[in-house]
Amino acid sequence: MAHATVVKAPNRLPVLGNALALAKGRLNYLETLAPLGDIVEIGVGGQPYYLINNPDLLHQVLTADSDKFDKGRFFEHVKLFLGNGLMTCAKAEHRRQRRMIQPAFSQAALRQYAAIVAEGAEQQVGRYAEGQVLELYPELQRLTMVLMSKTIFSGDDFDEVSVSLADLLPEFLKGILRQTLMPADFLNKLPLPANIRFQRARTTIRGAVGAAVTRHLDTGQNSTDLMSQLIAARDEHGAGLSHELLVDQVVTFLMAGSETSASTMSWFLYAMINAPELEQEIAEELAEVLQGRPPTVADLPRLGKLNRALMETLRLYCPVWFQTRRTITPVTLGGVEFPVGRNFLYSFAAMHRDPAAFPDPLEFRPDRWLRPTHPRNVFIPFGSGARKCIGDNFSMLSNALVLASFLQRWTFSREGGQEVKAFAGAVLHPQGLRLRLSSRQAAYAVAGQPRRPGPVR
Ligand code: HEM
Repeated sequence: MAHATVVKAPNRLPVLGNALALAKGRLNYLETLAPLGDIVEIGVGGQPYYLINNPDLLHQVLTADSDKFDKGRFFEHVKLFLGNGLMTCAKAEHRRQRRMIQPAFSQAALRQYAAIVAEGAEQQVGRYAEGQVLELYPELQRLTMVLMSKTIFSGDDFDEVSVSLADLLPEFLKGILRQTLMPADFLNKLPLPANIRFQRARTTIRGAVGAAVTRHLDTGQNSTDLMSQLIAARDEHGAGLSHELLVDQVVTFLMAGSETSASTMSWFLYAMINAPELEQEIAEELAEVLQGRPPTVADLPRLGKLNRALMETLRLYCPVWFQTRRTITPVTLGGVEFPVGRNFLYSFAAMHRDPAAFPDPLEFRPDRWLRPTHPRNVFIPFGSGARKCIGDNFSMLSNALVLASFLQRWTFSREGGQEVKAFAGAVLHPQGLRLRLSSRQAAYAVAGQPRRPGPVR
């Protein structure tokens, strides 16, 4: 693009800048800034952050000029938990790790993981009872953590441990956000209750994963699981991943894979409540394709309605609602020069709701994916460039399989009159969404009940 405009966000306060508005409004605040210009300068604690709203400029940051950026301050804090794994390692180390780990996500490997997920999903979803009420997001956090654990350590009893780890994860993610937003780093080291809880969660999670990695190394490998692929990974000199790096990767996959998937599936089911006719159509598609048997990866290409609804969920309720980058060499973006050390912010979620790209952006309309008309670079729920999500295809397969199992067996209604809110924490997820399950057979008999709640922003 030729020339970008840099506009200052309005209502900047002395010292605080726009930090309060950002902390309070989060995604909604970023959405209000999106129409102001290609790049909007936000003041955060005396420092400028540049919000990139133009998809082509963002594409330049993530692909052509990706060598000129690191991931920024937020990821320095994430690193305290994830260590030096694929998501948080420095640029210089990233290429080596990505090359080593990419084969673990080959098509052949994904088919094997999908079989593990499909079986696990059937078990988990089959455990629910008629009339059971689910607090949906925490429930799916546990479920996705168990499935991610089975994919990594099949044959181990780690999935039992993973349920307790799932309960620690929210404390942990809150801790990371809190530590990042602290005005001074020494505050994070004080023996405050919140810091102690955070450290405890960190130690427990890493300890449990470390023990499971050691067991896997000691007892030999099950070649179909992700851990075996990670153990077999070699760089160009024939070196493998150290024990510590194996732990870093596993903790990364557990966190990156479970939170995002729990968010996606919660929103998907929320959207079904909003559109009972659509839920019915997807259930009919499942009945026709599966003929009552459990879903497998081979069925997915024939589940067009389910897949389109999944794409629409990733558009309207994009889990990764913000990301950061920081310049490590001077960069020119749209004719504007930025020196070393400048912080950038961008929101896929805000871009996915741009009315110029997606007409009636707040409407959940899966059929827009029959013939997509949006410009390129606008729909990127998994990011792009060298640091694009390595789990993108796996997550599409596994989420479709879990949702197919869920919808094949259960229909659901809202429980309680609580308002459902979109909470922009580490990922964008629904709060206050409680569902009562009924078996799908029984549901046919009571079809037509009003189940439509108000829209969520
Ligand atoms: C709906 C599900 C998911 C979404 C929306 C999602 C989104 C993303 C995004 C946007 C990034 C890019 C971050 C950046 O540019 O800084 C990313 C990176 C990453 N994701 Fe995912 N993700 C999902 C599922 C998964 C799963 C299931 C796994 C693991 C199996 C995973 C593992 C990773 C890893 C390791 C990275 C870092 C890649 C690198 O830097 O090379 N993600 N993800």
